[in-house]
Amino acid sequence: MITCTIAGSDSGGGAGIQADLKTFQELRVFGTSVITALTAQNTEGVHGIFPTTADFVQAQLKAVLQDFDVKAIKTGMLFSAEIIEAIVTLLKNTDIPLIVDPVMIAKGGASLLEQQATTALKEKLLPLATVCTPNIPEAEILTGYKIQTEKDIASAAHDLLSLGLKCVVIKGGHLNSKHATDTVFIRGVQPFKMKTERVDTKHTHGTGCTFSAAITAEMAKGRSIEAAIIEAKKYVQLAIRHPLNIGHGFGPTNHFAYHEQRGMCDVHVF
Ligand SMILES: Nc1ncnc2c1ncn2[C@@H]1O[C@H](COP(=O)(O)OP(=O)(O)O)[C@@H](O)[C@H]1O
Ligand SMILES: Cc1ncc(COP(=O)(O)O)c(N)n1
Repeated sequence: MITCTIAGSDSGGGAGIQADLKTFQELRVFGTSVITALTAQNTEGVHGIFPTTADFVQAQLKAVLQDFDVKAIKTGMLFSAEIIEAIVTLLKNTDIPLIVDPVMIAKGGASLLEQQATTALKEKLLPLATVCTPNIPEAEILTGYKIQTEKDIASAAHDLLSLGLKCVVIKGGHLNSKHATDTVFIRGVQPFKMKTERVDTKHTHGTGCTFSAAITAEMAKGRSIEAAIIEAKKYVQLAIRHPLNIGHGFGPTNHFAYHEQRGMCDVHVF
């Protein structure tokens, strides 16, 4: 099975293209990649960003799509409106499932999407997507209002689904609660929650990239959206629970853990 990630490179290896390809590999799918920007990054922060031109992003995606039978595509850091428009031009002619992780700001605070690109993300890319996986701050920017209650989460998901998506997962990693609970809204299906213990760790660099890459891998294998999302939650939970403890700052998750620690995962779906 072949997948493709359209994202930024993280020289520190914990997020972006590197997290996506590691996740694809661990979940036994072949990963191709389209690089939107280089970041000079480590566990202590983003030290520089060097974007790819929109034309060259398009050239990479064209090369991948012309040759490979890609079964699912994900996007991460897209950086600019021009890059979003370049990929939209190609993606609107395909019916490959598209998973959009609307990456905006790195956990360390660096901006990974120019402010004026939010409109292109929302109005041009999201209508082509099958699944979108915002965290709470991203969902707030996409909807334009504060999300504090269950009701806010439901209305944000409803507003995002109305753009034409099949599924929205509002991730709860940023909420201040004892559990890490994500809420899944799939068109035509009763919304459900996925709950795990919240791991008390600072090593959460790249959690969102890893989660959406795992959804992409599972969907490429032909699993239902629902099954793909639940498996992805297990993958990311294990990766967070068994940190590698590398780097001097906010370290990466452990992409090996899914195979090494398999028996020890509890995701409560309700
Ligand atoms: N400390 C944690 N313990 C357990 N799960 C977590 C923790 N932090 C995030 N997660 C989970 O990791 C996934 C990615 O979420 P999140 O960290 O919110 O993404 P992002 O990287 O986009 O901010 C979600 O399933 C979330 O519930
Ligand atoms: C290239 C790239 N893509 C995405 C993220 C987001 O990851 P996080 O939110 O964990 O910092 C990142 N830091 N770098």
